[in-house]
Amino acid sequence: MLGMLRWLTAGESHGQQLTAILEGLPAGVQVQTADLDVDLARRRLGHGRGARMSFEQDVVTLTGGVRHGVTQGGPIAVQVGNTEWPKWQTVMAADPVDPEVLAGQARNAPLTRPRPGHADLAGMQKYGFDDARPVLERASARETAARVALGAVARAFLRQALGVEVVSHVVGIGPVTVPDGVLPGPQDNPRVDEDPVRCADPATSAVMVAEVDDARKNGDTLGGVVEVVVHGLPPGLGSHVHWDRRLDSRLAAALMGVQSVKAVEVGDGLETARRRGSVAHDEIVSTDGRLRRVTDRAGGIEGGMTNGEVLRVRAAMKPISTVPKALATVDVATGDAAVAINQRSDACAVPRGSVVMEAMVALTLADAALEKFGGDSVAETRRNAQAYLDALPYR
Ligand SMILES: Cc1cc2nc3c(=O)[nH]c(=O)nc-3n(C[C@H](O)[C@H](O)[C@H](O)COP(=O)(O)O)c2cc1C
Ligand SMILES: C=C(O[C@@H]1CC(C(=O)O)=C[C@@H](OP(=O)(O)O)[C@H]1O)C(=O)O
Repeated sequence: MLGMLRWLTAGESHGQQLTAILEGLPAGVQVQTADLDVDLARRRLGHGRGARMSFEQDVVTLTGGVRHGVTQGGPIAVQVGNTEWPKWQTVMAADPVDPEVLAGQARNAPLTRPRPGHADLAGMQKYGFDDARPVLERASARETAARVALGAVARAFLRQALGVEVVSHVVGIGPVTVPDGVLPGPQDNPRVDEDPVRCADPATSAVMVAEVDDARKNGDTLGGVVEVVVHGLPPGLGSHVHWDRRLDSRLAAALMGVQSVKAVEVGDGLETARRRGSVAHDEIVSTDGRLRRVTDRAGGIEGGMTNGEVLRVRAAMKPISTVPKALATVDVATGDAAVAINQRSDACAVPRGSVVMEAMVALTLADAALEKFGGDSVAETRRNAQAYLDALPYR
């Protein structure tokens, strides 16, 4: 794996807990359980969320790498307990269970009507299961709780090492989109969190809420687009010299790695392809001896590197595939036409998804920052970054 930071998650949606490890973070980062709780709580918000989001608690325990609220330089280990576990401990037990006991469990009934759009059918074929349960357990976006926990640690590092702030907002739900130019500032996450769909524009938010209500009333689901906005980045993270060192390529992979993401845009993205060059780029001016861009159409990345402007990346989520107005499928146990599995589910997960995207961006940027500045303590990273900025030509 390229880069300085490594992160891994394990665990199933209805298993005992999720486990996450972040390796490569310097010592001296101030972070505590409460910081992880903040982001995990944000991930549970949003109009359109499913029932599980309102009653489940994310029980977070930092089990490695942090002492008295400060990282120690070793791998950071986090557990996120599933409060659903007591209901599932037989069906999801790690060790063998008496078949008679298992047979009495309604929850253990094989799921044989795969949902179009979910991982069910391809996963059953690939791993040789005659039940979608083991596939959906790991495909489930429950796993994103583990990434958000690690993202909170990466966010603390970015803030303390570089003064960087990662925020996000929802820019589209179904066909409803925010007007151009809506951009949250570095301290705007709490304000955006208060909006029912994490939209930074109140007028658009109301239309989005109505759209979610209408979809739900009609047994349907929705996707949408989120934008992650990063303030305070220095120029020069990532590189133009090789494809896998490009920051845009790394951010795209990180965001595409989130369940349901089908497209990623950097800056004005697809819109840029429709423009002429004279109005597609960000002209450079010198004011008071400092260089800056007049616009930020590029979203803060040129040549695979940060250019010192505000970073903007967008991720498009497809509509939830557990559609109440159930879609046509085949019961793989009988070969007969059927309707797809339809259990409780989110109607629209886009507001929650935006918090997950923040975590993926924070982890990717923390990795790129460590690659550029190094440091075994956050103080060393900070010194290195400051020395680089002090010596920066064409500032
Ligand atoms: C935060 C979040 C919450 C989600 N909630 C649900 C859900 O409740 N029900 C569902 O069927 N899919 C949900 N999904 C989407 C599925 O996880 C996704 O459709 C599935 O993993 C297959 O997507 P893929 O084709 O992109 O891998 C959610 C996704 C995210 C990011
Ligand atoms: C549990 C979470 O999201 C889940 C993601 C998900 C899916 O298919 O991706 C399906 C649902 O799971 P369940 O059927 O158990 O309610 C969501 O609730 C979570 O985000 O914490």
